[in-house]
Amino acid sequence: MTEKKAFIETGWNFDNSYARLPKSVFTPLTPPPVSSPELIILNGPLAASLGLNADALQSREGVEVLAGNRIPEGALPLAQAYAGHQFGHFTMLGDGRALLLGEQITPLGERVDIQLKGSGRTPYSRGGDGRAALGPMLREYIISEAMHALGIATTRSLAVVTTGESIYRETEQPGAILTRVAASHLRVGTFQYVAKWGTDEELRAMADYTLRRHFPEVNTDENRYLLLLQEVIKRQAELIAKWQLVGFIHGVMNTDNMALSGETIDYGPCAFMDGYDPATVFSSIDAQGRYAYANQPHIAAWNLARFAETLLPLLHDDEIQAIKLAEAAISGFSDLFRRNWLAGMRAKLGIFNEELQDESLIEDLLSMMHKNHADFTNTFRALTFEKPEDTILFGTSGFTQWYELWQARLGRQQEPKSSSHQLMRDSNPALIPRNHRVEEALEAAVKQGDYSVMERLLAALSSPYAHSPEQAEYSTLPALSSRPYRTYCGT
Ligand SMILES: Nc1ncnc2c1ncn2[C@@H]1O[C@H](COP(=O)(O)OP(=O)(O)OP(=O)(O)O)[C@@H](O)[C@H]1O
Ligand SMILES: [Mg+2]
Repeated sequence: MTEKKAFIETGWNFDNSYARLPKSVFTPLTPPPVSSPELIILNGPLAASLGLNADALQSREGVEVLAGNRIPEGALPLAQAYAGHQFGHFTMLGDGRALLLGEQITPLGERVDIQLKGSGRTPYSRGGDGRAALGPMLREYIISEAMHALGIATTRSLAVVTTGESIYRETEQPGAILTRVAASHLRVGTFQYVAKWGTDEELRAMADYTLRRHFPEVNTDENRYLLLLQEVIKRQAELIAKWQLVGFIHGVMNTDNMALSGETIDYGPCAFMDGYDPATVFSSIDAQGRYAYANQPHIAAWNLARFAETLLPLLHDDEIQAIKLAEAAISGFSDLFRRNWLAGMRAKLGIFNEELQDESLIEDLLSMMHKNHADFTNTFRALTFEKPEDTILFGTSGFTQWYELWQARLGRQQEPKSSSHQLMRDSNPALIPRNHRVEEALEAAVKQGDYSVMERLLAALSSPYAHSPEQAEYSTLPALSSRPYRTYCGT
C-alpha cells in the first residue's frame, strides 16, 4: 500500500498548529523505530469519533504509525518543551518519552493532539530511556477511559502497542507505546518554560494560541490574558471538584501535569480511594502527602498561582497592578471549587435546590464515613438504592439521626422522590476502577498475555452509571490487607 493510500484509508487528517509556534517551544524529530510492534488494544469508538478507520489502524501500516515507525502524511512530529514544579521544585522538563504526531481535525471539526507516549528518546529525555512499560501504559488506558465514562474531562487513549523490545525498570518489562488523544498538551509547565527562558513576544504568542485553541469565546477587546487566567481557573475548579466527587487521587499534581484545557493528564501514580479518608495517598514517592486526596484543591490553587505568575508581563504594564489582578483571580479559585463541589455533593444526595444546612448535612455524612472508614463509592450507591443497611454506617451512632434529617430534606423539595432517585443514579457511579481489579487485569495482560480480564473490566467501566446486574461483581471491595496499596511514577 502506498503511503498516500494508507493515509486516506485510515482517515488521518493532520494539521500542525503547534509546529507554527515559536521554534523554542518544541523540537521537530522523527521517533527512533522499534523492532516489532504489535497492537494490544485499540479504542474503536474513539477511533470512529476521530474519523479514523479502525480496520486500517489495525493493519500492519496502521500499527507502524501507532508505534512511531511510519509517519503518516501530514504529520510533523515534535517533542514539546516545558518546565514544571515537581513536588515544589522548579525544573526543566519537556517530552522526554513522548512526541506529538500532529493535530487530528475530526469530522466535527475539532482539533485534538495525537501523541505517542513511550516513543523513545528526545532532546528532553535527560537520563531516561524515552520508553514506557506495557503495564503502566495499559493502566493509563484503563483509568483514562474510565474517567471519560464517569464524565470527567480527560485525555483519551486510542491504542497501546508493544514495541517488541524489553525495557528495564526494576525488572525486565515489555516496552509499549500509548497513543494519547488530548484537547492539547499545553501545560502550566509550558508557560513556566516560556516565562523563564522565552521573550515576552513568545509568551504573548503562546497565550494567544491557548486562547484561540481552548477559549475562542473570550472577548479579545478586554484584558484577554486576565480572561485566560480566569477561564483556566474555572476549568480547574470544575475538574478538581469532579475528582473529589468520585474519590480520584491524581497522585502527582506537579505543574507540568496540569493541562490548561482542563483535562486530567498523566495517569502515572493515580488511584481511586476505597475507604473514605481525606489523608489518602497512594504514590510511593509522596511521603509528605503533598498530593493527598484532601490537598488536591489546595495544590490546584498553588499550581494556578504559578500559572498566574507566568502571565504577569501580559496582565498589566505596571507590575504591581499585574500582581493585584493575578491575586484577585487566584483567590477566586477556592470559592469556585467549593461551589462546584457542593453542587456535585447535593446531586449525590438527590438534592435539587439549595438550603443553608446542606453543607453540614454533607459534612456530617463525610465525617461518619471517615470515622468508620466507609467505602466512598459504595456508601453513596447504597444510599441511592435506599439500602443504608448495606453500609458500614448502619447502626453506628448518629447515622439514624442523619438519615432522618436527609429524608426530611428530600421531603422539602418540590421534585418527587423518583426524580431524586434518578439524580442520585446519575451522580453516584456503580463502579470505579478499583485498584485490585485494575491490578488483576494488568497482571493477566502483562504476565500471561491474557487481555480478556482487561477487556471485561473496560466493558464494565464504560457505563459506570448503568447500575446493571453484571457490574455487581466489580463493586466488591479488596480483601483486607495489612499493606496499603502503592502506586509508582514515571515507569
Ligand atoms: N523513561 C523516561 N525517559 C525519559 N524521560 C522520561 C521518562 N519517564 C519520564 N520522563 C520525563 O520526566 C518528566 C516527568 O515525568 P512524568 O511521570 O510526570 O510524565 P510522563 O508520565 O512521562 O508524561 P505525561 O505528563 O506526558 O503523561 C517528563 O518530562 C517526562 O517526559
Ligand atoms: Mg507528566
